[in-house]
Amino acid sequence: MERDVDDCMQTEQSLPPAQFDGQASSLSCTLSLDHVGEVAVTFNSDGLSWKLVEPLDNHDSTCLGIKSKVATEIKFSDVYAVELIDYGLIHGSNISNARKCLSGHDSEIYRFTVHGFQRSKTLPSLRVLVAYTFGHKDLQTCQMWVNQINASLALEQGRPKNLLVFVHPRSGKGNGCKTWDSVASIFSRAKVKTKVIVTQRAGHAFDVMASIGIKELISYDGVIAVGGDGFFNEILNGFLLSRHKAPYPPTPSGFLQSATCDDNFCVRDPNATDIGTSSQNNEQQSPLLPSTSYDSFGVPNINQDSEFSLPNEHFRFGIIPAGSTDAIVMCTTGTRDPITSTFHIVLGKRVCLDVAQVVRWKIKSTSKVEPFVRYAASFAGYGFYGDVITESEKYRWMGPKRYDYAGTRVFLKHKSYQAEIAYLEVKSEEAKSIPERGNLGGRKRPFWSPKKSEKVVCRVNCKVCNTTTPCSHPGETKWSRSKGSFLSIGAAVIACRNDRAPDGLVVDAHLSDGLMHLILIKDCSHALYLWHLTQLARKGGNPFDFKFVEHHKTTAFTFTSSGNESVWNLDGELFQAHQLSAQVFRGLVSLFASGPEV
Ligand SMILES: Nc1ncnc2c1ncn2[C@@H]1O[C@H](COP(=O)(O)OP(=O)(O)OP(=O)(O)O)[C@@H](O)[C@H]1O
Repeated sequence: MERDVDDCMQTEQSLPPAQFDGQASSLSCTLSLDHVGEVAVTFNSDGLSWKLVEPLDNHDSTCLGIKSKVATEIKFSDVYAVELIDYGLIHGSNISNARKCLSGHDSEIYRFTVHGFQRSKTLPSLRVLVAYTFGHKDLQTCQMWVNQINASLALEQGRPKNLLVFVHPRSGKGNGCKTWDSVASIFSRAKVKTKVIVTQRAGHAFDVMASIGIKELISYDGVIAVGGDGFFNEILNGFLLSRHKAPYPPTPSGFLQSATCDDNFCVRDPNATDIGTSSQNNEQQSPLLPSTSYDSFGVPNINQDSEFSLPNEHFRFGIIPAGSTDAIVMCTTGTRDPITSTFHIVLGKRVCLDVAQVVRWKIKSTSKVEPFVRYAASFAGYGFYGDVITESEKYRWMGPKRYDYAGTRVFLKHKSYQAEIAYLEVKSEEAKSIPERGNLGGRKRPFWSPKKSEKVVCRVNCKVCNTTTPCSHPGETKWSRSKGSFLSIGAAVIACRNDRAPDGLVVDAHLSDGLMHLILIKDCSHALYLWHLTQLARKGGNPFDFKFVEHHKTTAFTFTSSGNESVWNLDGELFQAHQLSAQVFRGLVSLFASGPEV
């Protein structure tokens, strides 16, 4: 076919199409846009824009009573692929006017499609797929546009090229594979290579991540979990346990009691003689460095990845939600939607995530101290939170509804647990000026007060997360304590938004401020506890304005219980501990996400 470039015009520089430099010049061309009509398209440095050759009033039109808005641009930062789709049909306008709407104006020409994402009109965080198919009678003209758009896409920073994808087939309602199938074509169209592993059992992804060699690991730009929070937690632990090197959490002097034993395991003070002691101010730092990690069955792994450093900005994790709760996805993308998560992944978004390290100290019968380490990216909870997960596992066949059922059963039992918590209190500027929920500086107040304090919610480009000011000041480390009978003890690393608590368990928790939020619920009546839970479930509720609720910002805490009645729930993983210490690592890992748009 003969080339016809009369209707294509290069401005600023008159370069032949093959040498066209999208950065230095702009290209205009009349193309047919599928279902729209003839448009004058301009290639700009940051994207494509177009306008109808026969303009309509405000680009709004009514077709058979349906009002539609014609898109007029797409930025390269929202484009994930462009494809030449060869000769075929371009549909005429169905919006320009009622006459064309009814008759159409179809033609067969060469075509190319620009694939991208656009913001949903209903929810700010949600992204939907868009595809614009342009046509021209000349194949070479179409090819030129494809080449130029591809050249611009190659300049976009941080987009992944090779990913390891774990799919949990039984996650949530058992839709893990279906969820992956619904987005896999976006990855292939975006030319992102994926190695997909569908897990066969619990612990499968952990074992792969723990044993993967450095050469293979660094060949990936990241790891994607198609599943829920528990599945992501398993992958994160497999990754971190053999690679993260840092001193274990600090503990207050004398807090951990000397050895206590039961038939299954014993725990004791890690600062006791055989492991050495170092003390600073009124805290003690365990001098142990993690040297041994364990696979899902407690078998030690040999660390082989000395070249992989953490935090590593290049290597990112991604989650495509298919679970029952998906709190991490809700907090990092603002919505629970596989397409939106795919948008964040293929377009190479990046956000840092705090991770809590939780250590249980146990002593084997050989008297050898064995720290049992786990990591949690969203939540560690004891008492009510541990019991609900334990109970819900019996009803996994129910799918996500199991949490409601188990939650009701555990609530009715109303069990409380004796424990003591010591925590490094962090007084942020905000905390100094605003009375915290649950802490009115000794003033008496009603058991519930509707007064709301100003809370800075974590969002895209969050100022709190982006500040370089350290959250904990070494000179100010002061251990505070709380002791008694608790219904639940929770440590939220992030807000933990979910369908049942739309604002999250902690409305002002941030993705990477280096803080954990301790939520201590002291024993209280059934009715008051129900009221607290109701406030959590209510958008704009005030769940911490109760006398029996303590809310503390902290960087580290230590827990000891007098019995072994409840379990810790670490993002869905159950963890039995009489004595446990935890600390948070600021921005330890990066995620393909950018925070919620709230
Ligand atoms: N193939 C598998 N069969 C059974 N269990 C698996 C398999 N793959 C992973 N698991 C385990 O299932 C657990 C729960 O997975 P996941 O978090 O995806 O689902 P969920 O509990 O329904 O969702 P959420 O954690 O968001 O509430 C994980 O901790 C993981 O260890």
